[in-house]
Amino acid sequence: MNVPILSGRQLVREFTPGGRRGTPFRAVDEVSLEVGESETLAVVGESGSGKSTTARLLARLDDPTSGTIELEGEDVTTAPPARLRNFRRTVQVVFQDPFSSLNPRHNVERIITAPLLYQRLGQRKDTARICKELLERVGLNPDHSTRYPHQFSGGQAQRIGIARALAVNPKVVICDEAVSALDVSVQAQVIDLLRDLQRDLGLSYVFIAHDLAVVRRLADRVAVMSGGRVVEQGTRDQIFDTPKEEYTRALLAAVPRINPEWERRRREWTARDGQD
Ligand SMILES: Nc1ncnc2c1ncn2[C@@H]1O[C@H](COP(=O)(O)OP(=O)(O)OP(=O)(O)O)[C@@H](O)[C@H]1O
Repeated sequence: MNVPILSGRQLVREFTPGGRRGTPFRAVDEVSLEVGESETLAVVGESGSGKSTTARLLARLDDPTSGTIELEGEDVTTAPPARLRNFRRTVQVVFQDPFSSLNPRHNVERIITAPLLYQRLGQRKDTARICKELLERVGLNPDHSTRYPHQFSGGQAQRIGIARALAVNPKVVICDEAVSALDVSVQAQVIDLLRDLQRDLGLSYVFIAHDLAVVRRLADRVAVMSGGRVVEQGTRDQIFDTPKEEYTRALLAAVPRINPEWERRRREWTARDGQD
């Protein structure tokens, strides 16, 4: 792998059910991961294996119990707010449910350009132009910048989430099940978009997913998680063609389990797709 941009070393995240007197439980247990320039690291595993918690740690949305996070070689685990601002510019997140991560009362222009203004990377007088450019970049109609989230389909809303992530010119985008709740054909289009953006902008992705078919299309390297640990890590071909661990083989052989909540969203959003 080329030089890591973002890495987590020996990350541990404990939760203590029932307050401080309970027995701590390790959702993430000594996880070490890194992603290089223009590379896609996929993190796969069953529900509850610790993928999302790991993503939140890498995104600095949650603090590890122990371990370190480095951005371009600099330890940012306990970074003061000024350095986190730089971190937020470099590392962006796209979440699973675009509708809950887009403020329903704000129009698209305000949603997409808020991080840019917060980071002081652009001025208010330029936001209309920048928004149109970003909408075009993610394959949406640039004239829709005054629309509100509910006027878009699931796939379109996820493109808005991607445009917002791109607004600050990040180097790393952490996609936490970003295409999981989309209808299969829409999912394929968003995956193509992510690949095009990586090619054009040199982005690095940490791609959290339970769907191995999606991972196969996107990943350069794959980390397999189980019970909070990385049980196997390798290139995509190593993991898919010559998995070493029994757990990985079982995961590859398993029919993906249907998550009822995602199915509900998928049905709801599919009904919206096709609307313009
Ligand atoms: N804030 C929290 N408090 C207590 N336990 C938590 C918290 N967040 C996560 N957990 C637990 O940590 C474990 C790992 O959860 P996590 O969401 O990281 O797994 P996951 O692999 O992303 O699963 P899924 O695909 O279902 O989201 C689970 O047992 C979960 O219940």
